[in-house]
Amino acid sequence: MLSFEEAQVKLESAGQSHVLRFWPELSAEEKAGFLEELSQLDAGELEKHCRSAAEAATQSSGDPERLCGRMEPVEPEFIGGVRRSDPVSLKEWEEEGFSQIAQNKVAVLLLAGGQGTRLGVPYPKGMYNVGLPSGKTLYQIQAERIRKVQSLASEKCGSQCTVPWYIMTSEFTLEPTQNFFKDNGYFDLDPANVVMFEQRMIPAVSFDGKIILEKKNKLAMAPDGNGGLYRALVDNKVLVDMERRGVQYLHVYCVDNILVKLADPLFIGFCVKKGADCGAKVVEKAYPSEPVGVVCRVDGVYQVVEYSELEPETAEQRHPGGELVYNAGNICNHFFTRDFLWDVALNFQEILKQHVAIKKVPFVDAEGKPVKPTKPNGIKMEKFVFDVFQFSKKFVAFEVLREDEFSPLKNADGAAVDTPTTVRRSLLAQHYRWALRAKALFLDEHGNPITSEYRSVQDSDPPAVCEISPLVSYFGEGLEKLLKHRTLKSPFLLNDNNVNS
Ligand SMILES: CC(=O)N[C@H]1[C@@H](OP(=O)(O)OP(=O)(O)OC[C@H]2O[C@@H](n3ccc(=O)[nH]c3=O)[C@H](O)[C@@H]2O)O[C@H](CO)[C@@H](O)[C@@H]1O
Repeated sequence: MLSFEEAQVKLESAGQSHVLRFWPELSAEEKAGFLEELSQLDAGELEKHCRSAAEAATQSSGDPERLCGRMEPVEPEFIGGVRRSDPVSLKEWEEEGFSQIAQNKVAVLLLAGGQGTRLGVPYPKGMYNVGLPSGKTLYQIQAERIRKVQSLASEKCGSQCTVPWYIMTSEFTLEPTQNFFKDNGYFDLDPANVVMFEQRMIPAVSFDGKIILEKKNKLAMAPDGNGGLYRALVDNKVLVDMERRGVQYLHVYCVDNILVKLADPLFIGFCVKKGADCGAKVVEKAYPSEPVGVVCRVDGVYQVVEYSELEPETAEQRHPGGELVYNAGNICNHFFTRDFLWDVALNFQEILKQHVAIKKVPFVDAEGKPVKPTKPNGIKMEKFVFDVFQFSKKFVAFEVLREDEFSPLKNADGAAVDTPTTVRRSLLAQHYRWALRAKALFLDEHGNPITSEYRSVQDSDPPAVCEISPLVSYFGEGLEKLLKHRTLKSPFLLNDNNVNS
């Protein structure tokens, strides 16, 4: 740990000596904690970070105009997908995916370092209970899908297999996530196959390039964005761990999509068969201002342009037939080969673009009193996980159906979209459709058969409540033998322990 004098020199060389202005007022314990925090900062990096944050903030407003002239949509024939591809290919890709999983070559990696500010809960989003009949949290649903895909691959290919679960957390989410997993017995996964690691934190900076003090003895720190993944993979020797386990392919996904298909055999198989080193799942965008990035080309190179950086005029462009020109919505489900990740980690992660977010950052005023700003006062710099696509030698995109694979939890109830209510509805609607497809019959609350046609929409509940455990069915498979011609009374919960009842 640094001494006070060393910290002074370090901060001075980075032009940041103001952060020690309350030093004489701190207790011995506070001083020690603060020095510990300051010890982790590199003077050279700090100086560069603060300078480039201030510079980027002044330039950011001009950026989108320049970007839109360089953007082109992805050609439809470039995208594979569940609607676009023929059934024989789909089957072949799925089998390939299962075979890779059965050979222990596939792992999943959860991006869970975000603060979930929009949802507004004081704990990691994965711990959120969206109000399903089972009371399952997002983490539990994901864990059970991993268990199920492992058992499906094992059954199909006749060998026991493991899909390791890497979880990237941050200072905000590591401890509560660890405790939650321990308290829940790792949801019956082997703890040796659940690997949590932490991404870096970087300071928020004022418009004149000065680190913001959140408390007298604490810098305002934030995670370095989900693109901090590539540095964290090296810092925490995750790629070495993948190598040790023989994992060659990684499915990276974000925490909040209740419909996420972990280690999706179809997507994995598609990417492997196409010889891709990098891939992204997309859905058709729902409306121009939907907060999803778009997969497109910029200067001829495949990339994602994030919703926050896309000009409204560009987002609203339509083809003569009415469909959006930039229609390939990024659902934050990515495929990478381990070799590609090594390449990025060793050669490109330091040059990944820094995206600027202008935010309200709580700070202490000249007297040391905490202030919650009412207007933006600070700059947070973030790297984005998809910014590595440009380094890919073979990038592919795969389109999936929104109603089957994308329903994210972003906002608290009361907002129009992406709330606990909408995600719960998406999951229950999917399970209801699966049960109907398996030829189950439902009774309404008065005991009358439900006969009306059902079209799932996010703004109404399905006619009956039906929840199917991921341990019973991963993607609607295997239900006919359990549900055909059975009469089910709402609410109906199909668990792994009541399948025969
Ligand atoms: C940069 C990025 O990927 N943006 C995508 C993200 O947007 P969106 O803005 O919704 O991204 P979030 O802030 O929810 O972050 C996505 C994921 O990254 C994690 N996270 C975030 C910040 C961080 O420092 N560390 C970290 O691990 C979050 O915990 C979350 O699991 O999801 C949308 C789909 O829902 C996509 O259309 C966006 O293109």
